[in-house]
Amino acid sequence: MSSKHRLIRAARGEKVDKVPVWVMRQAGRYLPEFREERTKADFFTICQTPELACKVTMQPVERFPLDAAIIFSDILVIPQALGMEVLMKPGEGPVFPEPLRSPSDLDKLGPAETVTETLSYVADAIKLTVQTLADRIPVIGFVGAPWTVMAYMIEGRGSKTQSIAKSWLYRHPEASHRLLQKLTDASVLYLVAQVQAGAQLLQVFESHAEYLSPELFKTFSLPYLVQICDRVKKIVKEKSLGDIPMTIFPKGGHFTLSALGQTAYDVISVDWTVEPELARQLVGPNKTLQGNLDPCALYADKAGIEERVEKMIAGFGRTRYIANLGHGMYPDMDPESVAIFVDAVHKFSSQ
Ligand SMILES: Cc1c2[nH]c(c1CCC(=O)O)Cc1[nH]c(c(CCC(=O)O)c1C)Cc1[nH]c(c(CCC(=O)O)c1C)Cc1[nH]c(c(C)c1CCC(=O)O)C2
Repeated sequence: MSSKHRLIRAARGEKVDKVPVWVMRQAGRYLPEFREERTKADFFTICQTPELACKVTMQPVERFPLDAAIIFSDILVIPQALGMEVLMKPGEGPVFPEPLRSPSDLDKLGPAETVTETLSYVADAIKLTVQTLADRIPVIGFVGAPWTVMAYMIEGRGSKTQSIAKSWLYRHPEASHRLLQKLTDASVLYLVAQVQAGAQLLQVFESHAEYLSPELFKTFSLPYLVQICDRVKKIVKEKSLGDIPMTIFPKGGHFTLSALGQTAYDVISVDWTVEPELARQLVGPNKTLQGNLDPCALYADKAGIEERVEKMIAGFGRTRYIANLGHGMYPDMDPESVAIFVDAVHKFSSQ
């Protein structure tokens, strides 16, 4: 079952004519047309309205020759579906008015089994986007990894240390595992629903990997990342939906790479702190790597961006590679720099 799409081919280790490229946070506030939508609707209203979610998902895809669309949503829709309130505060980001304060608060969470129904608006947005794209490029579905989402549910907002969330791992390991398992169960169902709606690749964002020690990673993150990948792939196969490629992004987690190389994830996404050659050595020959230009390199001029893209491709190679940034775009970036980045990837990787 071969795909015509560069992204899917690269994820499977197949030959590509050019290295595929997409950009984390390619839909967002750096685009004037996104900011315009945000004057009319609140962030989560956009997520929950399939027509609006489709419209902003399409915005970067209409501007740039990107090799994938990523459905416009957020990793925090899972806590919302489990009954927690999440607000998007301008200038601050996501805020939980009532974060989890003690293990007894876990009893207030709803069941994992109903998230697919609660989040059916995401499936509807994917269906609409797939229809709009008419197979021009694939749609990426995603979920936050259990530890990353757990940390938000406990901290209640972004944190420089994640110390409150980490205190649970040391003081309440049993409750932490219970919460991580619930998030895992919800994530599996939610990702399968995204595939059923038409998502052709799934990415798991472990954006808070960098706060863990190797020991905490092995205990509180890796087992759940493995479960998500193995269970989703198994269910998708059982439903005769084929083999779904999956990506794991352990932000800041260079110490996770060799273990992730032993999992069933097809693609491992790396941030800009990792040398391409070292990433390859750590994950082995049978994984596709994704990344990893420093997002701030987009502040450079055209020649500066092109020079770094050329070097990046030389480091990763042209096969088993998906070009991206090492993390998301920032709101003050110039859309023109994305055009330069995408064109440079295609130009320097044409064979
Ligand atoms: C940690 C995380 C979140 N959300 C997400 C992650 C994992 C990826 C990562 O590590 O960045 C995932 C996410 N969030 C968003 C997407 C959309 C798809 C895309 O990449 O284009 C994706 C894949 C849109 C968004 N998610 C958010 C915005 C901006 C909110 C706005 O419009 O007001 C967008 C476009 C809000 C958000 N949501 C989150 C934060 C920390 C913020 C605030 C950050 C900021 O202020 O830029 C939680």
